[in-house]
Amino acid sequence: SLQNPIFQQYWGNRVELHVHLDGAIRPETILYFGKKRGIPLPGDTVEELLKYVSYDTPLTLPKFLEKFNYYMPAIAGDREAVKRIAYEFVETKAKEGVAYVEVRYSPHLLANSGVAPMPWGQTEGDLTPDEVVQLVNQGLKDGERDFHIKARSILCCMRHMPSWSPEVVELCKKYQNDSVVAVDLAGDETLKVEDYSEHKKAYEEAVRSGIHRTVHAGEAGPAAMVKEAVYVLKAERVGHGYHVVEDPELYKELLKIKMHFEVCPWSSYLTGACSPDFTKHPVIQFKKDRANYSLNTDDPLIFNSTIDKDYGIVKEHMGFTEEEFKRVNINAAQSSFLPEKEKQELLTQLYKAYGMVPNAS
Ligand SMILES: O=c1[nH]cnc2c1ncn2[C@@H]1O[C@H](CO)[C@@H](O)[C@H]1O
Repeated sequence: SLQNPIFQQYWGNRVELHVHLDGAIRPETILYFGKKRGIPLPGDTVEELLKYVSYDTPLTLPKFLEKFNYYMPAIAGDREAVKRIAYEFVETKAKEGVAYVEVRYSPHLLANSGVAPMPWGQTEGDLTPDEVVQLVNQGLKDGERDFHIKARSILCCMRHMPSWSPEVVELCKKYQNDSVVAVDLAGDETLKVEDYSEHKKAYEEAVRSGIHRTVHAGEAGPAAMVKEAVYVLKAERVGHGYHVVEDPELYKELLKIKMHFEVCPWSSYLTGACSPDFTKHPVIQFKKDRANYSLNTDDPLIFNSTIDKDYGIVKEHMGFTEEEFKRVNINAAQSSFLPEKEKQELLTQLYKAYGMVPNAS
């Protein structure tokens, strides 16, 4: 895609805000640790492994989420693996022309100690969620140094595990601006959560502690989930949010307050979140209304993609122009969870690269 002129201007100047670390692992790395640790995987080669892990025709959100089960046991609970996936992630994003990335993950899903229930059927070890965060931070910092881009992280609460949420927010506080910039709520939003109050309390604590907030909502779920994310959980950004357009009044309100939507085009096709007809995609409405949104990969391992795939889809099927790509990336930088001074530095870099006068967007 370096040959494709539409991408050239953004090369090295893209901003990505919604990508899961555990959905962005290299298949080679999964195979390496599976073999090293004697953990069975569905294949011995990249091609075989990807036959199970990745796919290219729409599933449902819960069916998509099952894909993690195939390979997470090879990575979770291993110090070297956790640090390495973070490091390699930064290299991958640098190669995709990303200048700044916010990468998210659940510290609990990568741990094998101090976590109940134990994820992935692991036997108890000594890697805690706290140490997972330290290892990811180290991997990201090493990556920043070697690949010359900026990477920050977002810690995920999981919809189905409200009991983890208080610790997730405590970890955000402990590592605030030491790589970690925000809290997220991920997982299956169509699931009925018995005791939702823990998520709510965790988000209240995040507000009190000045922790930035994003929430997966309106991906597979209805507009009401977006409403709850913004007005109950006090989300500053919405993960996906596609179904917000089905509540015109709410949509109008969120346009007015310039709520940021983290749009993932190829993901929205493969998780069945949106109609498979790209010409009916809600991001077309977002573009028309000059909404505040970004373009992101979400889970590039499972979706067998790079960020070019997402830019390509909206360009080919949704009439995206160079002007819109610039606007999208500037909005992403503006809605990033960087401290103000670093945000301004990033914006200055983008304006310069795009040949724009600051604040003319
Ligand atoms: O598109 C998505 N929607 C909701 N949850 C997701 C999506 N992609 C990944 N995860 C969930 O987030 C966890 C932490 O990174 C992943 O383990 C996965 O369960």
